[in-house]
Amino acid sequence: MELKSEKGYLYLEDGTLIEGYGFGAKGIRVGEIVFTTAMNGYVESLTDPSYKGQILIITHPLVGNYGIPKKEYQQGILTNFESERIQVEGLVVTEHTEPIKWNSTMSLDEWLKSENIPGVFGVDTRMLVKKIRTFGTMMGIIASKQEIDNPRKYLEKKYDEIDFTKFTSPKSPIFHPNNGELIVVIDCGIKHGILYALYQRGFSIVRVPCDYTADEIIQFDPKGIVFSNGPGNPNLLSAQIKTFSELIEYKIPILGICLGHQIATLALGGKIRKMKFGHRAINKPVIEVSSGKCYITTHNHGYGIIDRSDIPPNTKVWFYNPDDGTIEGLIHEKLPIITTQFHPEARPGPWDVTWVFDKFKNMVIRK
Ligand SMILES: NC(=O)CC[C@H](N)C(=O)O
Repeated sequence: MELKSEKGYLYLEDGTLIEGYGFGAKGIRVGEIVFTTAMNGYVESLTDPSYKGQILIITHPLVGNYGIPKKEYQQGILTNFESERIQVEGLVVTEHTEPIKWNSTMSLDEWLKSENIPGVFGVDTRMLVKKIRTFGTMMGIIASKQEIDNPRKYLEKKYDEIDFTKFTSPKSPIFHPNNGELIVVIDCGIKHGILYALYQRGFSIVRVPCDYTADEIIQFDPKGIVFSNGPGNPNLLSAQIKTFSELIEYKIPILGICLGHQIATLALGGKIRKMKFGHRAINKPVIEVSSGKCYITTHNHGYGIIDRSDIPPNTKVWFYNPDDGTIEGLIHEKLPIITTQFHPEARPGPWDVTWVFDKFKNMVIRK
């Protein structure tokens, strides 16, 4: 552990000020405070673009023990990170440590420093989680190695009002050629784990900026379309919702994952609401309605279909979460559309549900 010389602070919207120690970069950042209960996979979690705009608390008490590996790629797709950079605004842990692992290139502390992301450690993460679970997700400020002067001035803009896809979506199309059918990914901030799962199934992939219109997408003559995961409030994404509605007309198989599931839900006439504190974990159960089977899955979402009356017409529930009833996947009754609120690619997490990509591939090939 680092010498506890410099203080670090976490300030919550409800007025709570928590003092710990700073690590990573020195600085002040604002974000929605969320927690993950994943015990490993911090490299993947920190680089998941869906965390843009959020300060992440990792509840596992010791983080950093296997360090940070070198980035590895296949056909331009990262096989061991979820994007090129750390996406969280800040990191909160109980304790971080120096790594002991053969393929580590640097420590968590060094990585945060090199990417200019502040971290705070030495805080009671259990207390924080209890607070968030009781009062709901809230905004906060992280300040590493410095004090927060007049915190209120940082907290004017709420997470739910910002379209973060502007920061995570590519500016122009990106190609990942392969031997199989061509699919277009509407990239709101895709995890490379999803790209890799698609690539492994032979698909040639074109990632397009998430404000591409249906006409621009159809120009590629795709045999399948994927609406990706991504950060922020799906209710702000009227352009993407319109694009989804227009693409339906072409009857091309569509897979929506996480934010993509939410865009599909809204386009099909359902409702997406903010959850009290969301699901962020790698061991969340989901029940597949048709088989009654329970799968253990990876989640990172703060919005969802939380009421049965919000389910869009002409769709049936594919998966739901038995803990709180959240709808975790939909199948359209008439159109080739499937969606999951959870992450079938895992990364980090169990591979129980990677067959969702095989199902999508079968839909594309049969078409
Ligand atoms: N992982 C995601 O795609 C997250 C979707 C959305 N931003 C949410 O928090 O619910």
